[in-house]
Amino acid sequence: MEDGKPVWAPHPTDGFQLGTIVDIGADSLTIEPLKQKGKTFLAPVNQVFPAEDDVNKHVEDNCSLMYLNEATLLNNIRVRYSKDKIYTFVANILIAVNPYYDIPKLYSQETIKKYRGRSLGTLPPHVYAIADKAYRDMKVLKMSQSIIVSGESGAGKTENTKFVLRYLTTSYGTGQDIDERIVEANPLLEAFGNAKTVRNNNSSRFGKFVEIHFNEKNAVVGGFVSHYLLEKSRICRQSPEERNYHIFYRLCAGAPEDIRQKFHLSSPDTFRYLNRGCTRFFATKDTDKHIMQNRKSPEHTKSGPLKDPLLDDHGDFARMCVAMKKIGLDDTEKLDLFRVVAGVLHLGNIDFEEAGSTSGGCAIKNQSSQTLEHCAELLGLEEEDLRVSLTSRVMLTTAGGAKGTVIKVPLKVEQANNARDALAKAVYSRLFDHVVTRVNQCFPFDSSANFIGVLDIAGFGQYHNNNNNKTSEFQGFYREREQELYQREGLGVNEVHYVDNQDCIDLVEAKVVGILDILDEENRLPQPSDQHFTDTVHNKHKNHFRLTVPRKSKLTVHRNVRDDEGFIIRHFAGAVCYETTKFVEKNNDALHMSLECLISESKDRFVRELFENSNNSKDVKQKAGKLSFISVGNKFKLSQNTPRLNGAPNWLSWENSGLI
Ligand SMILES: Nc1ncnc2c1ncn2[C@@H]1O[C@H](COP(=O)(O)OP(=O)(O)OP(=O)(O)O)[C@@H](O)[C@H]1O
Repeated sequence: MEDGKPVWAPHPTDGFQLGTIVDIGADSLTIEPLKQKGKTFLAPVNQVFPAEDDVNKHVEDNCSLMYLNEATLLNNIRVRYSKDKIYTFVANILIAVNPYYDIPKLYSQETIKKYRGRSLGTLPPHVYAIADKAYRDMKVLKMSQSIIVSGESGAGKTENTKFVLRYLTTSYGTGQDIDERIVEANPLLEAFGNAKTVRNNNSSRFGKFVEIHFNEKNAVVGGFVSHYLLEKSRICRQSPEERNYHIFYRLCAGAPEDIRQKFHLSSPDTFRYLNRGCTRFFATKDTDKHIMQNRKSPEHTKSGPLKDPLLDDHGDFARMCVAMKKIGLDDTEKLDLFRVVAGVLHLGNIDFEEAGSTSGGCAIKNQSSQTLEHCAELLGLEEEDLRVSLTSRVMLTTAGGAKGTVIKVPLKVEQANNARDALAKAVYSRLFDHVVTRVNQCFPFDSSANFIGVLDIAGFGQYHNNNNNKTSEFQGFYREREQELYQREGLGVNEVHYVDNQDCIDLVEAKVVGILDILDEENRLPQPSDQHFTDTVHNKHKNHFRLTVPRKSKLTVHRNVRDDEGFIIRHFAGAVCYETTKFVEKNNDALHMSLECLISESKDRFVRELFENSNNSKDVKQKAGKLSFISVGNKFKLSQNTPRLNGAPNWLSWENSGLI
């Protein structure tokens, strides 16, 4: 840093501010802000960075900055963003900032044509440039390619994934409607897998890996979508400003009157699975008039519709029906889907009360008998069977006494509530699997030479806290590639040593002693509890470097957490205190055997088929009596392996404009 030259120094709200160094101390610098002459402040040496000569000038690739540091990188992106240049390269990585409005011509057909076949860096940074690079690499290297899209919720991952798909299918399609179908499938996936959250009105609540397949001549032949980790807790409960999956509201707002009556639909406030969240529909002033008054919740009537330029529940219902038709779903299948969605809504309205008998069990409230009838009818179940299966569970004694005797254990109100919610989650997630399967059948292909995969890592931001494994996998992979590149280019960059956090991953994932397995074991106990689980974790890992008790935290707020209420894990990036309240409950997606048998043997073919080929239904009878336990933790472990990342990944990182 040269004398008198401007530097970037920390700013409490803006991140960095320009100033000059007026004095140099042992480990801090005295800075005079350019905008507040005379008002000096101290800044740690390692947080002050040299600034470019002209801070208003911007470059298309951050690597072209004279000084590349955190502050100049952010400033470059900010300056570009203010000029509607939302994309910036960092070598072959693309950073994007969400503009939250349509930038004219940014994604037009002319722009698509412009990027076709052009090398990275010859045209301004764009998502199309990354898509084309992946295509050209696939062609030249004869190897499948992957584009990794990461960023926090609302950053623009889904939108840009769609731009990549559209670019590839438009530029390298065969002109058949397969290209269109791949894009058409999105509204259907979004209806069942997207929801309004506080951060994003159209948040994807599942991760996806979309493959566009190409033939020997490198033309698009088909597509394939893999999904993983649908957020299931949302099916039963949402926070006050959030909503359940769009399909529930679209059905309530837009279904024709005959369907509404057939499926006994009403306004969102009348359903437990909707009324603890926001019950308003998305609509404009005009489209709101198309929604009948008896379909609107009091909240909607009072506060008016939710506004979003891209969402409109009434109109989206109609658009979704068109999309279903286009991708080959007939009316019967469409109604099947709607019927099961309605069945889930009615299931949620079943209430339980203590039975008042000595058994300690519960019964379905009288007021719920109509709901029970509707639910049974919609899901193809016998009303009485549903009643019994929701309020008791069948077990097989395995120890002492007559081994092998089947006994019926009455459920307490709380347990019956959990059983009902587990059934709802199982039915809806199977329905979602079915939607994805059907979507995949719409763009079939006999054979493919290679594919370009786009991995949309939903909620990647959060993985820093709770998914070391995925983060470390990506970081390790990426770091290796970068170092290879530096070596190839002959750059004298020192090798960056990478801290291996395998011990941390093992602490969470190891068989038997890992935290997830301990939690599963807790769920299998007759009386599982969060406290007992937490104690077990501490006991099993007493001297583990990565694990400690909350009272040893540096933060007062964590020190107040009791030892049996949480644990601290020292992650690579820092220590995180995990409070374990409700861990046991949240880990439990278990469908007890009676319910699983009941739903797998539904009279309704569609419902029955949803549960066919399930790992659990196959051996449900062999597992007689044992609680058929499906843990969230285990699913999480399994689904991390789902995407197949091939070839060199092309990396896109989306930033929410709020961050910059
Ligand atoms: N390039 C863009 N141009 C215009 N608007 C955009 C763009 N990218 C995103 N948006 C707007 O931001 C909203 C949120 O983007 P998007 O749904 O793609 O975020 P996301 O990162 O996929 O979030 P989540 O992880 O919650 O699904 C979009 O609905 C759209 O309104």
